[in-house]
Amino acid sequence: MKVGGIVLCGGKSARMGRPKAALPFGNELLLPRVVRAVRESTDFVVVVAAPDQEVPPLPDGVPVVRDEVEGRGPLGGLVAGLTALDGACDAVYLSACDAPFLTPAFVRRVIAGLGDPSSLQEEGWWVSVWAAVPQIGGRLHPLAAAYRARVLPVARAMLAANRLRMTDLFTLVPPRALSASELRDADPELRSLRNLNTPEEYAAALRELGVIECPFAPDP
Ligand SMILES: Nc1nc2c(ncn2[C@@H]2O[C@H](COP(=O)(O)OP(=O)(O)OP(=O)(O)O)[C@@H](O)[C@H]2O)c(=O)[nH]1
Repeated sequence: MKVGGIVLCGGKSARMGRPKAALPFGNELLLPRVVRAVRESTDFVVVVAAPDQEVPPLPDGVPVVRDEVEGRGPLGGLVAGLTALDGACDAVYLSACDAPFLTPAFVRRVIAGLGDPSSLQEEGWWVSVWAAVPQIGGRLHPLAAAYRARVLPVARAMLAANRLRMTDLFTLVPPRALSASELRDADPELRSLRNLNTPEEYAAALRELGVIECPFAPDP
C-alpha cells in the first residue's frame, strides 16, 4: 500500500496570535519538524497552506499546495492535499502542523489501523475501513488520522454542501476507532496527539523540550 502524508498549515492561528507553522521549536520550526516526522513513515508528503500564506523552508522535495478556496478549514486542506496527490497513493496520514511531539512510530501505528490489503484473510475488513482515527476518552482526532484516498469524493461533496466539520466525515465513511491502549504501544504517553493552540500551550511544550525562554510572552 502506498501511503502519502498531508500536513496542514493554513487557518488563522487566531488563538496563538501568530502563524503556528513558523514557531521555533528546539533547533527547527514547527512545520518542518512535523513534516520530518510524517515523512519518515510515509512515501511522500505534501504541505497544504492557505492561498497567500508564507511557508517556512521545508525539507527538500516537499511540495506546498494551496487551498482551492481559503478558509474552509482542515476539510478543505484534506481535499486540496488528496487532489494534489492525484491517485499516487492508496491512503494518507493527515496531520496538523502544530503537533511537535508527533513520532514516526505513532504515524505508522495509525496507518496500520487501516489494515493490510496484502492479507487475504483481512481483505474484507480492510476494504471496509476508510479511515483509522484515534479516539481517546470519546474524542476523535481527525488531524492525527489515516484516510484511504477514496474518501476524496465524499470530502468534496461535504465541502460543496458546506459541511466543514471533519468528524462529520465519519458519519459518511466507515472509520476504525483506535483506542489509547492500541496506540500506547507506539507512543506510551500519546504525546503525538498534543497540539498547540495558545501561547500558554506553546510555552509549556517548550519547557518540556528543555527550552526556558518562550520567544514571545504568553498573555498574562
Ligand atoms: N490548509 C489549511 N489548513 C488549515 C485550515 N484551517 C486550519 N488548518 C490547519 O489545521 C490544523 C488545526 O487548525 P486549528 O488549530 O483548528 O485552527 P487554526 O486556524 O490553526 O487556529 P485558530 O484560529 O486558533 O482556530 C492546523 O495545522 C492548521 O494550520 C485551512 O483552512 N486550510
